Amino acid sequence: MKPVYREVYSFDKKCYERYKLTEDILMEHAAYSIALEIYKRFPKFSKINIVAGPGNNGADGITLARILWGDYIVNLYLPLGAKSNMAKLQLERFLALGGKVKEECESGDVIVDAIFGSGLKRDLDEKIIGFISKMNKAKAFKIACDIPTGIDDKGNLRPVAFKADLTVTMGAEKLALYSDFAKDYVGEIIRADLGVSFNKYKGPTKYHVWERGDLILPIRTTQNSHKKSYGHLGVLAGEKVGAAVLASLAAFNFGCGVVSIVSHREDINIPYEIMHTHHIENFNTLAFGMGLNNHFDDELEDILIFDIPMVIDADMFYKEIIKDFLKKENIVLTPHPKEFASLLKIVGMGEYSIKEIQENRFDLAEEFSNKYPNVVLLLKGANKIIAYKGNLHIDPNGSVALAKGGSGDVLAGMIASLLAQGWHPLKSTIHASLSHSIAGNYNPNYALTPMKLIERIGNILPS
Ligand SMILES: NC(=O)C1=CN([C@@H]2O[C@H](COP(=O)(O)OP(=O)(O)OC[C@H]3O[C@@H](n4cnc5c(N)ncnc54)[C@H](OP(=O)(O)O)[C@@H]3O)[C@@H](O)[C@H]2O)[C@@H](O)CC1
Ligand SMILES: [K+]
Repeated sequence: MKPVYREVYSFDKKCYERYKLTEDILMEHAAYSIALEIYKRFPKFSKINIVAGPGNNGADGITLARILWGDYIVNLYLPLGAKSNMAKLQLERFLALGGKVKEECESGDVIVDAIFGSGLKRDLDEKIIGFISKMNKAKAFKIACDIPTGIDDKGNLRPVAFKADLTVTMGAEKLALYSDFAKDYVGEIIRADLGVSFNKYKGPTKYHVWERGDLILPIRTTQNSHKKSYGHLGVLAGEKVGAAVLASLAAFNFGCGVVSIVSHREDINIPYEIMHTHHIENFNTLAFGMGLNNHFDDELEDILIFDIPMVIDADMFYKEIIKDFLKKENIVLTPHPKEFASLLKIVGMGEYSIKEIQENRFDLAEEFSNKYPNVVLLLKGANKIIAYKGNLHIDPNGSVALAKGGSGDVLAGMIASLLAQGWHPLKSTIHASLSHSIAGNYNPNYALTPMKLIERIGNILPS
């Protein structure tokens, strides 16, 4: 798990005021970190194109040009000139070395985007959009300095962005790098330390990114146990029975001892390993909402009274009674953005379009979690956000292969499985999410089906 931050300005300030470093020292380290990546990956005299903006992101780029000058063929572009004091100073140094500023873009092996970083304030104008489009089309290895130009501090595009293969981010990783929009633009993310260790630089945070190496699987450690030692999950089946079947199979494959489908219907086909009942009883965990429609509407009041962990999904986010479930403990919600919009409306937190939800995912998940701190919220997306007690846990490990009907049912089943095995709701949600993401990295990425995904749950290797 690694910490990420909304902004790092306060940490830079700490470097100046408490550690007595200067802007010059921080910038030297920032630029040198990018230089190191180029030295590691490209032979001397490769052609390096650096596009630098007017502020200190540009100053990082100009500093990089000076460091590489002599070892590489360096082309520096300043489409908006050098305006900040540091940019002017760095340009003076570069020119003193014999460096020249180029006017016309040339092809190269590497292209470095140092146009805008944390200071991007408004939409890009036509000239910069044209520049970025050209840079994106270039057949070169693309490196973004701090953050790809065009991605703002919320992680939204303004309205285009540099498409990096590698982002070298300064001081600490920013939350914006993990937005759904940023996912296609950041490439590999590397943090640069700026003259002090990360431990001395960083501070506390509410935002955490979970990596593959953090994964904990429900490995069984006691031989002397039986099926009920691993819980009995009930999954409510409504109109679309397939959703409940997928959740049940996922839960069973992820270690739950017994899984039952509760349905009012007789005429449904249920896999051999899943039990079938008409009554909600003897379960230590419940999962419901997927494919439910109105099938259990008359029983939701009774379900409210059960004091067991519950995963609530899909159709439940359109029912007023959801408000009462939010007062309970051990509740995990798994909405996609449209369902989240409905949930927010029902609880009186505002009316949002899906676009607005996507543009404010972090803010809205955090606000919801502050209002309902005891509920675990998993907001689905390209990068899943898990909110609990006002903290955000981000799982960026998933891939587009998971963009298929049924993937969400599998995820709900996996979370319910860990709950049934006695795990804490937050731990269940984080590790089910990671497992789901890892199992969902499938090649070719168009061909993953929910049944293949369920099969792959059993092939995740413990780290
Ligand atoms: N702080 C530190 O210690 C360290 C900082 N470091 C580096 O500094 C970066 C932050 O630098 P920064 O604050 O100067 O912001 P930056 O991203 O260069 O942009 C500001 C310039 O862009 C302009 N501008 C903005 N939006 C625009 C638009 N849409 N269209 C056109 N123009 C626009 C804006 O103009 P203005 O709004 O003032 O008119 C201003 O001129 C940070 O990302 C990191 O790389 C590292 O070296 C480590 C140490
Ligand atoms: K940049």
